[in-house]
Amino acid sequence: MLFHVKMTVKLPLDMDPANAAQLKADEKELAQRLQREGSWRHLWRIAGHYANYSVFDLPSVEALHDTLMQLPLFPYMDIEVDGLCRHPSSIHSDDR
Ligand SMILES: O=C(O)CC1=CCC(=O)O1
Repeated sequence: MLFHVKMTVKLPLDMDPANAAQLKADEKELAQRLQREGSWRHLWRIAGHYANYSVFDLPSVEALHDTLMQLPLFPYMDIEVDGLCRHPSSIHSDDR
């Protein structure tokens, strides 16, 4: 199943910079592992915002929930999720 996810990062302004840097490094490590493994298909910065649009490929809503909750920045993000299905006018026969 494909999911379009918008993540908006809202770190507290008074967060210790070393703590913030560690969270971002941990987030990057996990995000890159999930991309290499294929479940985090796309990761795009939303220009002008500390936010991203991502596409996840996971077997269930529960798997998506578990994945998002594992993210080190999860406590500091607003997350919006939309499930994706094939558009009848899409020319692609796979899920590209
Ligand atoms: O910077 C972000 O948008 C949050 C984030 C997701 C994966 C990552 O490495 O940072």
